[in-house]
Amino acid sequence: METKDALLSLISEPTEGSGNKVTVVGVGQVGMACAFSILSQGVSSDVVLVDVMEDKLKGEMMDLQHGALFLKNARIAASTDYSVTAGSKLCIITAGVRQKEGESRLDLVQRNTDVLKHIVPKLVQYSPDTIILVVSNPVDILTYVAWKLSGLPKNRVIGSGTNLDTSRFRFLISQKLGVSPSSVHGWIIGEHGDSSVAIWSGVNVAGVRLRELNPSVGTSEDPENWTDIHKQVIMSAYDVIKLKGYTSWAIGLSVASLASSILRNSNNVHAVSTYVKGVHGIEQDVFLSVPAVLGLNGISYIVKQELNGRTEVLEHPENGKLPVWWK
Ligand SMILES: NC(=O)C1=CN([C@@H]2O[C@H](COP(=O)(O)OP(=O)(O)OC[C@H]3O[C@@H](n4cnc5c(N)ncnc54)[C@H](O)[C@@H]3O)[C@@H](O)[C@H]2O)C=CC1
Ligand SMILES: CC(=O)C(=O)O
Repeated sequence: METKDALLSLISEPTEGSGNKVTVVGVGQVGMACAFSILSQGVSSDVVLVDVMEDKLKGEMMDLQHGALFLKNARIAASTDYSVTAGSKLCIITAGVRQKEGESRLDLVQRNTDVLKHIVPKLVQYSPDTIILVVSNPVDILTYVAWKLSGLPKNRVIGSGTNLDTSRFRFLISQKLGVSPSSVHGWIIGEHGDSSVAIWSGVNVAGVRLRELNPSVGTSEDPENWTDIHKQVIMSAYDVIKLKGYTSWAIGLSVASLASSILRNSNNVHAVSTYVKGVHGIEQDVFLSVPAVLGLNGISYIVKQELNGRTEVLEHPENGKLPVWWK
């Protein structure tokens, strides 16, 4: 008799699966920061990793598994074969190339579109009911690409979008005011990164809007130059990439917050990239970030924000002038 049979007497066959399986495709800096944040926060106890680099993939899986004792009943698997992803509730795509110093996100579009063509059909084949969360850049365009490749309804293909930009915005304002980021409310919408849109009129602490105290907040007439904070948000990725070569922790935490809202069906509102034809007068088939309600069905509602369309041009230190809307 084998030791296992001597130890355990079978009452019923154990069920496979946890009901909250998450696949992360791409085990680079971003994929691993996402997987680690999701596991360490207990957002999912069932994480599968996929990549094309077999050794790196196995190494990352083993390294995480060796910490399983300190996680919450975590099951961590990995394979280059997509059958391992079967039955995922959420598939997070972080695979592809990242910007080198001096490159913009848009410079990656062709290479990462080709990468998605390999990934998306296989994810949908094994998890036809999944929600796809795209993180690879340029995230808004690639979310559109993933939507087209997947054939899934628009509520189930989401881009991480300006959830990260919003987090950077709230952090930087919190530093200026000396209150915590969670007590500073404000939104960045539109395209992730260079041409994001800061909604200055809504920035508030405890419901007190900064615009009521300083009507020029977020404009070039503002003697306190609050708009510099939005410039810092836009420059954040370039600054971090110059210093450490890539960004990882903030996007990992930001993705974990999205995964948590989806898997816990919490109906939290996040700025995520979604199909916005018909929103704010947009007539094209595009994905951009707007505040959206997230749960087990993906996006259930988008919040109707009032924008008055006034625009102001921000100087981008690396990419020249960019039109940036403000309200
Ligand atoms: N949306 C956002 O806010 C952010 C997006 N990013 C983007 O995330 C992406 C990943 O960045 P990093 O992790 O730093 O890059 P990385 O180079 O560290 O990792 C990329 C991984 O993708 C894998 N990969 C490439 N082709 C693949 C394929 N066909 N199937 C499976 N895996 C494949 C590579 O083997 C590698 O392990 C980049 O496009 C980057 O720009 C990064 C930070 C924030
Ligand atoms: C790289 C990137 O998109 C970011 O950190 O914002």
